[in-house]
Amino acid sequence: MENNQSELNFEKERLEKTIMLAKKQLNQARQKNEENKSAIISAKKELRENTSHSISALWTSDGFEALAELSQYLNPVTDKIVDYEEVENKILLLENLIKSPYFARIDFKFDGEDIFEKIYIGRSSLMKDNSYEMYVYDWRSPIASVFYRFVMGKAFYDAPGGRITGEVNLKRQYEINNGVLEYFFDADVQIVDEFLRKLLSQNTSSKMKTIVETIQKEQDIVIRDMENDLMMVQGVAGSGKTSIALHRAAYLMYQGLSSKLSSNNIIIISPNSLFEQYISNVLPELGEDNVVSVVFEEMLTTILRNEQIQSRNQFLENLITNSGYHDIIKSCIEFKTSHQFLEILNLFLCDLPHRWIAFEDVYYDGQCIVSKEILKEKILGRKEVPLGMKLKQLEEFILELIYESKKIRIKKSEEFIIKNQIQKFTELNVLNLYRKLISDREYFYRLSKDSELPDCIEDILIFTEENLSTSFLYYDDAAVLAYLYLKINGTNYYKNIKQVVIDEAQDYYPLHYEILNIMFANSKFTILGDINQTLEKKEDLSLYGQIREILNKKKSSLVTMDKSFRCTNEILIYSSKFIKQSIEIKSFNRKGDEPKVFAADNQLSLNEMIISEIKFCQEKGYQSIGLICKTEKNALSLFECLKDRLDVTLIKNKSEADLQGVFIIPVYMSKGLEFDAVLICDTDITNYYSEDDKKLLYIGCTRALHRLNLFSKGEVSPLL
Ligand SMILES: Nc1ncnc2c1ncn2[C@@H]1O[C@H](COP(=O)(O)OP(=O)(O)OP(=O)(O)O)[C@@H](O)[C@H]1O
Repeated sequence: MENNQSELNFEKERLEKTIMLAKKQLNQARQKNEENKSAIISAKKELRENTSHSISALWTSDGFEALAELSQYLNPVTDKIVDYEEVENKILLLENLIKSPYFARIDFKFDGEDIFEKIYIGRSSLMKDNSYEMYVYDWRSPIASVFYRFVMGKAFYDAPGGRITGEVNLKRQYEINNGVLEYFFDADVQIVDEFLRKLLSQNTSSKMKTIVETIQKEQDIVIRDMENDLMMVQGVAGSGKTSIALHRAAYLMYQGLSSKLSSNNIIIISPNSLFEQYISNVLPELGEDNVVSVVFEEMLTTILRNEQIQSRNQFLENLITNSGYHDIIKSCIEFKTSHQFLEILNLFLCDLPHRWIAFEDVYYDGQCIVSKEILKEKILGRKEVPLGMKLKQLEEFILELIYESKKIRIKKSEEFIIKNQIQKFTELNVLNLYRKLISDREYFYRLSKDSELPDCIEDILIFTEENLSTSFLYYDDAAVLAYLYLKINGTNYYKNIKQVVIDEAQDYYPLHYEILNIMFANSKFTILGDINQTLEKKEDLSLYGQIREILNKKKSSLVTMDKSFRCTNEILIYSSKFIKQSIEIKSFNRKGDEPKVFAADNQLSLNEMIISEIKFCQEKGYQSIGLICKTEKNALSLFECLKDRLDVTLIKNKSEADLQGVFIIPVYMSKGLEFDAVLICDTDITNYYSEDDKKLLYIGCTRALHRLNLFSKGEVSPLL
């Protein structure tokens, strides 16, 4: 792009000045940390020399004094280490800043002033220490939002002190690599679109990329939202939901001094561990620590410590491959995670002290210390305290009563015997209680007399009873059990979490949201999903209404996004035929080849077709090529066919991989991921025929950035 020579000179000079300042600050920071290092070494030495006595005295009767003495020496060391780490972080930011200090500039005139100020925007800020002159503004700073939200003319941004209004008369974007200004251009809408199109035409990388340079207005609105306790996004495949989730996390760690969060205040609930690896680079690239990321089942495992739990991937594989049990598995998950069943569970929980806890009179030394009626009464009071906690307190209460009546301290061995006697009714086995609810039919139907039950309820109960008799907890039962457990015992996990980010929201059921609501009762939520990307259930926009009702937050908002950034136009149009046409998906009009369906007569010729397509993609320079199959079983058999002919990796449950190369992956594991080229490898009629299969095809096809083709052996699926 041609630039006016004087402008070019100005920008070069400005870049030079910025880099000089950053280098100066870098040198100062390095020097400071050299000093910090020596201070830490000498403080440690002092600690060793002056506290050896205190350490050995810690276990003696002077322990407390020793501890006080020790902490007197320990605190300065820890302070210095914190200081050192802060400066290290600054060094890292400055090193990156020197390579590419900023990517945009806006010229902004504040209302009531005469001159336009040049605001340079980068990944982190740079300020001249003595004059407070901002050389670079962090992309998360309030004024930077003008770059993302406005074109030329009147504009505003919201600062901590209120709304600031003004005018923009220049928007400029830069490409700066290794401190060299490659080019810049003044952006109008058309040019920006062209720039983004070029960017999106590039190959995907093994890890998800940051998008700070091209965040779109509607994405920016979600990223910076601080108004809502519950922010929901319904976005089509490739609309940037995961990108938004991560950039929002970075924003929350920057925003406002008082409300600023640290990385351990935010948790991301992600669909699987492969996805977790895929997104793991974004926050560090944005200069922030990674936040805690968990897969939902990991949370269930934390709650139900001793149980072996079926993972969602195992559940899906079982559902898809086990045709004999397909319908009952589906009915079970639908019913047991529904609002109707939740009501039954809640009635059951209320009924526990009345019917399922066998209170007994407690005797000591031949004398009745407390009657079962009194014990029950104590448990029925204080409704706000979880039952499990009240039962624990009951143990203490009984022991106290014994001390009071006997006026003597009882021996440990006697206490043990009494506790054993009490614990027969104070320790609840939640799994057994759940088994009883399901197996006592008369009781179950009595509890559910006001609920709408599915026609196949008897089959559901029989199937559940069988499953609960094994030592393995199925996916649906694990959620039920976790809910009961949390309601009975309360929770202490994840206490420091203030923001919960849930990606792939459509994969969770109402009961899952109930669990999340208990686990993160005081947190805010950002929830992103796509109702078209469900695997085993039907969803519509009412999903978000249900979430809103369950989480019951003061302020909530639902934003929809219909523009896909991932796929070419042709891939998007092809993929759209698998979903309801009422949803219009917009693309960036990026051009590519039309997807084609290749049909082979037998396995050998199918293998040849797939291999030749892979070779073609490799020759075109595509670095990540995804071979998507319906199931892990199909993926494994394709892997067996190809493994001696190509360098290919099979992705299974819990696999770890950098997504560069050729991969065979079951479709349900490809969620959230993307590949330069996708081959859907088993699109024959035996694999894809139902409404659910359409959604699998939609998910598989929309993983492709540049090229998509479909392959089948024998009769081609009628869905294509
Ligand atoms: N504003 C943007 N600028 C540049 N690239 C973007 C932008 N938004 C999204 N992308 C790119 O589009 C692709 C899809 O983004 P992302 O994975 O966040 O979408 P998603 O909505 O989570 O997709 P899916 O639901 O299909 O998993 C990624 O390659 C991402 O880098």
